[in-house]
Amino acid sequence: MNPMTLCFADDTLERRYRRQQIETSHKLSRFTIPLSCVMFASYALIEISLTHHFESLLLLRAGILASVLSLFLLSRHARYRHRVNGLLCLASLSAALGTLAMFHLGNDHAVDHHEMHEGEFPAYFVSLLLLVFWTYTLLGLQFIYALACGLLIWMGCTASCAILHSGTGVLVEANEAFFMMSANLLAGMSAYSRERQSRLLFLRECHVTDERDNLRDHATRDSLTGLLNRRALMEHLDQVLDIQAPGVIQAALFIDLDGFKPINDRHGHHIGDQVLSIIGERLGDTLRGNDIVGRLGGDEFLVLISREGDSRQGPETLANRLVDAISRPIHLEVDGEPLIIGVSASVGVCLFPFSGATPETIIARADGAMYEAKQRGRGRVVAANPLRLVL
Ligand SMILES: Nc1nc2c(ncn2[C@@H]2O[C@H](COP(=O)(O)OP(=O)(O)OP(=O)(O)O)[C@@H](O)[C@H]2O)c(=O)[nH]1
Repeated sequence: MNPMTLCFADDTLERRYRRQQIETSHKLSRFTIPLSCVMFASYALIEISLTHHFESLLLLRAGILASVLSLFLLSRHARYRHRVNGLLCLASLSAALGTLAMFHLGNDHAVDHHEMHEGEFPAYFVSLLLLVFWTYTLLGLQFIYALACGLLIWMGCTASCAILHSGTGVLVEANEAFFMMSANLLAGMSAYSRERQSRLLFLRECHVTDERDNLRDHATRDSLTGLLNRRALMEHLDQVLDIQAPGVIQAALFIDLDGFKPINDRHGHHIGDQVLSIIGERLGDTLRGNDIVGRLGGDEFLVLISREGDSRQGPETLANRLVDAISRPIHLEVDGEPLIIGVSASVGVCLFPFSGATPETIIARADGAMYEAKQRGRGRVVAANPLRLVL
């Protein structure tokens, strides 16, 4: 984490944090901006009773309110939601510019009409100080944006006081600059430590989420192929049976490679692993988005599909496509030499739901059909004995 800007060195992490921060900012500003606007508008009542030239001040006040509110509404628009930091910075700066104008207008008028002595702080300077706090702590801005605004307000205030009040003396200007800088320091420190804490918490949450995902992957994925493992497949089958939709036909395709052992024996276990991995990819590539594929273990895979309507041929057609995909030659490289491996598969198809269907009975039926495919000469698809399907 950069100690000055608080940004993460890792771009992806920073983007993730910013997305979260934008949401936080939206939630916070949804309450704090309207509330601040109400307070800002209600000061007009005091203003009317305090000064004789309130019309021009009221006009400025209305202008500030209009600009802040419109920038706030724009930041909530779906199209500009991700620009919340930039838009709220503009809201802060336009409010500061307007308040600075009120500060000078009020000050000049009061001095001209002997309502106060030169150099006394009118209420508008206090408003500017409050605005600095508001920018750092209530807009939900990222610290670095709030800091930029705070420093711009400080510079604007110091420069304009120096130019417009050159007659009031260095001490008055130093006073104004000092208070403005103090407001920046105090509010800035609070915003800095709050964002730092929030980033540290975010890092911890990311760590916990990654750990949890790793554990879940470990528990549900086959480490060699990255496909679902037996346990995850059984759980999925269980869920499918629980939420069986009417009119939807389901099928389990039990795939067992033919002649896989000789590949291991001839070329070594590591080549066998590569073959299993490539076949896993091919199965995934041949299936549709919501079909499920996993490895039961060894050279056995299971595919689970669901199709609307009573298309009993669909799963068999898909099973034949899977056999074709598996049977395509596999091109490998061993010690710089090309190696082409051919392997086929036998597939048993079991349609369900049928009465008394459980994950175990479904797999046992599909396995039985696959065994029959092996008996009939391998490299083929056999459907389990058709049963009365409960659709
Ligand atoms: N490389 C590799 N081999 C494995 C793995 N798991 C199991 N095997 C091997 O896969 C083979 C599977 O045995 P079989 O199904 O009898 O082999 P097969 O030659 O395909 O026999 P048929 O199914 O009758 O055609 C065994 O030799 C296991 O040692 C693994 O993760 N990696």
